[in-house]
Amino acid sequence: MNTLANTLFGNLISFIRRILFCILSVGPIPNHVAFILDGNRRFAKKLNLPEGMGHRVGFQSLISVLRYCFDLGVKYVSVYAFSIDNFKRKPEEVQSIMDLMVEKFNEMVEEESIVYQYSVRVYIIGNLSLLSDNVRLAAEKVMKATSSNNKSNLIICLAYTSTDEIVHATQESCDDKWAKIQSSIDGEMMEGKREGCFVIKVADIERRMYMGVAPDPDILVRTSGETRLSNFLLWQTSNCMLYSPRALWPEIGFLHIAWAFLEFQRTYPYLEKKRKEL
Ligand SMILES: CC(C)=CCC/C(C)=C/CC/C(C)=C/COP(=O)(O)OP(=O)(O)O
Repeated sequence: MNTLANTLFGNLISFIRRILFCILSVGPIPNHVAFILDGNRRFAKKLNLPEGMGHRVGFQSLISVLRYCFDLGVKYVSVYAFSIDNFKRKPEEVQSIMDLMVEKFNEMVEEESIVYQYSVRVYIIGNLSLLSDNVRLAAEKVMKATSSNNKSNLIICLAYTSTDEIVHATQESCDDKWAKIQSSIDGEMMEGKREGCFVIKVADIERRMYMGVAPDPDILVRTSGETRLSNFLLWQTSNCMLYSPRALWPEIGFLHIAWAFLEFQRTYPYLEKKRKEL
């Protein structure tokens, strides 16, 4: 009897999901959805699981969310997987998350993984010099292996903070301008040089952002009811819709994604108008 009830319930859920999927497919689909994966440790605590299990279940949720987004036609998904501030956590916890990253990056290069099912190009961005060699090598391997995938993109922000990204891009812009000044035959004639200093434009910095691989996000989802940005994509989110469900990251499901997309579709005409006014 219980099995029959479970099957009926399962069928009902997948029927509702299919209807929602059809409704959502009629409206505009966001090009880029960004996620702050918040609440993994709280989830483990809530279910009396070892702390590291929260992040493991969190990774499974990420795979489901990627499927929902790519099935709906989203081209770019980015995730805040580990911030520079997260390095201040207990060494055992940092190690456990880094081990999980290496394990999952290695799984991603296997043929049956989601990145081949959906032809996903994976970018791992951030201050990668802060990572240990094995994590950096695993990250480089997955980026290289997926570099010719061309249907969708997954941007994993690792050892990332927005302020670090902006400082890095500004520094690179200055270094490039300075190198050009030094190599120009007549420095006075160089474009952008003005009375002993040089001019940096917004476009110079944007070009050198780690996030330069993706357009600005349309939706930013932060789970666990928090509405802070915590130093994630500060430069890129001025015209982005923020959605903050109360669910912890490992609890996120299709209904949360559907709700975020419906809300995006409701505000889309206004967002488009705002973008054109810029
Ligand atoms: C390969 C890949 C992309 C793996 C992702 C794995 C994953 C779910 C990483 C999240 C890491 C993290 C520090 C999340 C914040 O939740 P928290 O740990 O701070 O939890 P809390 O908010 O309950 O304290």
